[in-house]
Amino acid sequence: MAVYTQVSAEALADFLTAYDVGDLVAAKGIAEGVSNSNYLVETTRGRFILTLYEARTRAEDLPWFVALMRHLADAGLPVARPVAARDGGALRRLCGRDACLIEFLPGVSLSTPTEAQAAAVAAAMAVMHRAGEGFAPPRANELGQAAWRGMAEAMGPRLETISPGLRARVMAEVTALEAAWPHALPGGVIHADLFPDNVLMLGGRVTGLIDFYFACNDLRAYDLAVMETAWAFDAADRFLPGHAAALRAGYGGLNDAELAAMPVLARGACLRFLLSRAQDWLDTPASALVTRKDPLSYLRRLEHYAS
Ligand SMILES: Nc1ncnc2c1ncn2[C@@H]1O[C@H](COP(=O)(O)OP(=O)(O)OP(=O)(O)O)[C@@H](O)[C@H]1O
Ligand SMILES: N[C@@H](CCO)C(=O)O
Repeated sequence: MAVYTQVSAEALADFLTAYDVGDLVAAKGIAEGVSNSNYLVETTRGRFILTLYEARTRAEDLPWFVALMRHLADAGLPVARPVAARDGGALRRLCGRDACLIEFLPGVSLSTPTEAQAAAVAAAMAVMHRAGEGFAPPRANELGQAAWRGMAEAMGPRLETISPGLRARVMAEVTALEAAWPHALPGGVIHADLFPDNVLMLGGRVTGLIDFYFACNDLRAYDLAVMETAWAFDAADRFLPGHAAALRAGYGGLNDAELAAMPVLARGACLRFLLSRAQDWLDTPASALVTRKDPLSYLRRLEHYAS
C-alpha cells in the first residue's frame, strides 16, 4: 500500500486552508502505486489527489515535473493539473514531505488492455511528444542507457541472490546495448514509464496520463519501446504481437531508423525495468507493505527480444 506518510485529518484541513478549494469533506489513502504517498481528497468544491513525495523523487526535480504537467494540460492533453495555492505556488510542505495537490481525473487503470485501447494510448503518447516540443529546459534521463552499467555494477554479486547467472546476463546486456544504442534517433520530452497503471481510461477513451515523475528528455521511440514492453506481454510474459502492432499503428509516424531500432530500444527498456526492479527487490524487505515487482518478469521479456 502506497501510503508511507500518514496525514491526520487536522493536518490535512490546515494544509487545505492555503488553497481556494473549499473545506475538507473526506480523505482516504490510495493503495496503488509504489513510489509516493497518495490520498484521494474530497472538499466542498470537488475531488483532488494529494501526493506526498517520498525519498525516490528528488525535491529539486519537482518544479520541472509540475511545469511539465501544466504545459501538457495547457496543450489539451488529459494530464492532471497541479492546483495553485493562494500564493501561486503548487508545491508545499506537509508532514515533513514535499506535497502537491493535483486535479482528480476520472477513469480506471486497465489490467488487461485490448489492442484498441493500447492503440489509443500510443496515439495519446504521440500527441504528448509533439506537445513537449515547446518545453524547456531539458532534463536528463537518470535511468537511461548511460546509467545502466553503474546500476548493474552497484548491485554486483547481489544480483545472484535474485537468480543464479543474473549478474553475467545483465553485464552482457549492458555491454551489448552500449555498442548498439541508436543515439542519433529523434529526441524530446518523454514519459519514460507509461505502463497501464499510469494511464486512466473510460472504455476506449484515454482520460488520464499520470505519474510523470520519471519524465525526461530522451529518444522518443524509446518511450514507445517502454510501452511495448509493458502493454504487449501477457501476465505470463508471453509476447502479444497484435498489441505491439496496435501500439506502432496508434503512435504512427516512426521513421525507418526508428522502426529498425525498435528491438534494440525494447531490449534497453527491459534492462531498465529489470535493473530498477532488482534494486527495489534487494532494498525492500519481503515483509514490507509495498508489493515488490518481479525483476525476472523483465528478464523473460528481455529474452524475447534478445533471442
Ligand atoms: N490525477 C489523478 N486522478 C485520479 N487518480 C489518480 C491521479 N493521480 C494518481 N491517481 C491514483 O493514484 C494511484 C497512484 O498514483 P501514481 O501511479 O502516481 O503513484 P506512484 O506511487 O507515484 O506510482 P508508481 O507505482 O508508478 O511509482 C493511481 O493508480 C491512481 O489510481
Ligand atoms: N513501472 C515500473 C515502476 C515504476 O518505475 C515497473 O513496473 O517496474
